[in-house]
Amino acid sequence: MTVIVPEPVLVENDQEVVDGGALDLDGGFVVPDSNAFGHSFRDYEKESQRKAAVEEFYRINHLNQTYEFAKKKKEEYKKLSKAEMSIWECCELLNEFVDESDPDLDDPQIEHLLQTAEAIRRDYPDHDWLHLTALIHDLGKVLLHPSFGGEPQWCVVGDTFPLGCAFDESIVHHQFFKENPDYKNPAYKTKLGIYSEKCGLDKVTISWGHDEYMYLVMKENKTTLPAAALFIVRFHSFYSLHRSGAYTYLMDDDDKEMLKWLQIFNKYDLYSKSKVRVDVEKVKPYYMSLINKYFPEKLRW
Ligand SMILES: O[C@H]1[C@H](O)[C@@H](O)[C@H](O)[C@@H](O)[C@H]1O
Ligand SMILES: [Fe+2]
Ligand SMILES: [Fe+2]
Repeated sequence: MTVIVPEPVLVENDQEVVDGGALDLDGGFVVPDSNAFGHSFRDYEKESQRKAAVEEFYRINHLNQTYEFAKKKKEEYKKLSKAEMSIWECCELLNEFVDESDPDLDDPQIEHLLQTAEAIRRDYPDHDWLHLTALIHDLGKVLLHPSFGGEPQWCVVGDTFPLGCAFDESIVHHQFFKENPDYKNPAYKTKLGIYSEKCGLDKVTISWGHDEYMYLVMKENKTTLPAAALFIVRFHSFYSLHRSGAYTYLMDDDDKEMLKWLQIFNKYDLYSKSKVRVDVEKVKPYYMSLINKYFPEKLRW
């Protein structure tokens, strides 16, 4: 059954740009109570047509995401030697992929990018950087594409979590970590593991996937987007931190400031998922102007 989720209601607000200071944690977005399938959002236990596949996704993901693995992948992809293309070309490539880890959506990813961007744009009209951040936040899923070796879903999508320290119980399908080789490693199984209190998230190795990859692409291609945009992209799947409040002892003061923006963003990323389609051709000129403002024409991927 397809349930049409009503468009987010726009409530007047006068936000200031990122350097301007004032930060309204409630942009006026009215959170819908059900997803595209008529269920509550991120309910991993609810019987649904996606439940079994999502569970299997997390079994394999939690088994294979180790500290060594994530380090190796980062080294490999940091070279950005796979492709050369513009941001928009990458958006179009995502047209063919459905995210197997997502219990709330089974539409091609380009729909999700535009829905997120348009929803946040309605509530934060003056924050153009936030609109573009929303448009690009999941572009790292292009790792699924054959030109990137067609990486399997388990190392591209899904929630992310720190490696090199204990797996927090708030992580989705935590039970599957028991099969992960790091689970019993004495160096990694304590609360802090290899890290120190307030070391800063930049020092923490996070499970490998589309977040960290897109962060690298943005940074290495010298985007002029603000630091908050890079933080949002890099940690948007780190739900145990931004939704459950786990691992906060790893954050430094800068991370704490940035987290506020991530929490604003998350509302739009999660709750804009619906069967309401955005007219791509209509909105494309606006997003092209933002891409030209904040990115070079061609990027290395
Ligand atoms: O884009 C992904 C996807 O939607 C996943 O299902 C979710 O687990 C991740 O956190 C998110 O970043
Ligand atoms: Fe994502
Ligand atoms: Fe997303």
